[in-house]
Amino acid sequence: MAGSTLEIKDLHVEIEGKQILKGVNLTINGGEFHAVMGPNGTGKSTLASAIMGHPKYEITGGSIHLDGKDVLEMEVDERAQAGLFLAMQYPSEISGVTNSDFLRSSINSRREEGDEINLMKFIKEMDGNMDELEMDKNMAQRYLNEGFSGGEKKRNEILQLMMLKPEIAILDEIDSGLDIDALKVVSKGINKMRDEAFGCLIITHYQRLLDYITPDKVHVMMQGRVVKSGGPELAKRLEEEGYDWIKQELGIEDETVGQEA
Ligand SMILES: Nc1ncnc2c1ncn2[C@@H]1O[C@H](COP(=O)(O)OP(=O)(O)OP(=O)(O)O)[C@@H](O)[C@H]1O
Repeated sequence: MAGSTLEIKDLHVEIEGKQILKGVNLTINGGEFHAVMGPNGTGKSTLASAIMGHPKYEITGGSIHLDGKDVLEMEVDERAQAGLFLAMQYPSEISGVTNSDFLRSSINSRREEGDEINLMKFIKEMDGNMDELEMDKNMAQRYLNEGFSGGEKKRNEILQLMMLKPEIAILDEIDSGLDIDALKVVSKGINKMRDEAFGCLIITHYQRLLDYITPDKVHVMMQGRVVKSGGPELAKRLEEEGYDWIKQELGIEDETVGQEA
């Protein structure tokens, strides 16, 4: 099955009157893994939140299309139903809703009435994925992320990814707070998703993650724009040399979004 295409064109985003994204261009096709790197505060998480429709982020220009459909016209839940998924940098806790119920209702929200996932099939699939992610089965019955450690929350985000099978996923610093073994387990889960029908945008600060998940393309964000794109070798160079060479190459003095280019 051919995958979906997420097309971001000249995206401008403001938060509380401050211009954060200043013209982001990025296209992710099904089957492709893209990594976005960049110094702190350059707008990477803002890009993720804007794609998913966080109300705080005001789109002041540009467009986002999923298979030609205008994502900016969709409500947040419609974006998820259309096949977009965000693993948040800081996953939220929801008291009173078990992990298992949350997953099942999320899956069913993408299905037609009468075509809900069979309970036994759901449990079997969840158990299998939890085994894969080396998660304690008790976590299925705990309230969503409540009291989960940082690493457990990240595994749980990947459990959601594996269960929901979105068309396009954005993983925001999925590697932060993971110990070395957990990093391998989480990467294995993400790699298992590799398929022509699945596209992925991985926001990360570290080449380390990209040793396990080889990206097709690597992009650097500075000052609210994608300023450089390349292959996996770009991430390796950033790890070795930092960002100064890009700033010099492009004549950028301050990489954050607070300064004009
Ligand atoms: N909800 C918000 N309210 C006010 N300012 C915000 C908000 N969200 C983001 N910003 C500001 O927007 C800028 C970009 O933040 P963003 O989190 O997108 O950067 P980032 O590249 O993901 O950084 P990091 O690598 O540190 O996670 C920062 O200056 C940040 O303070």
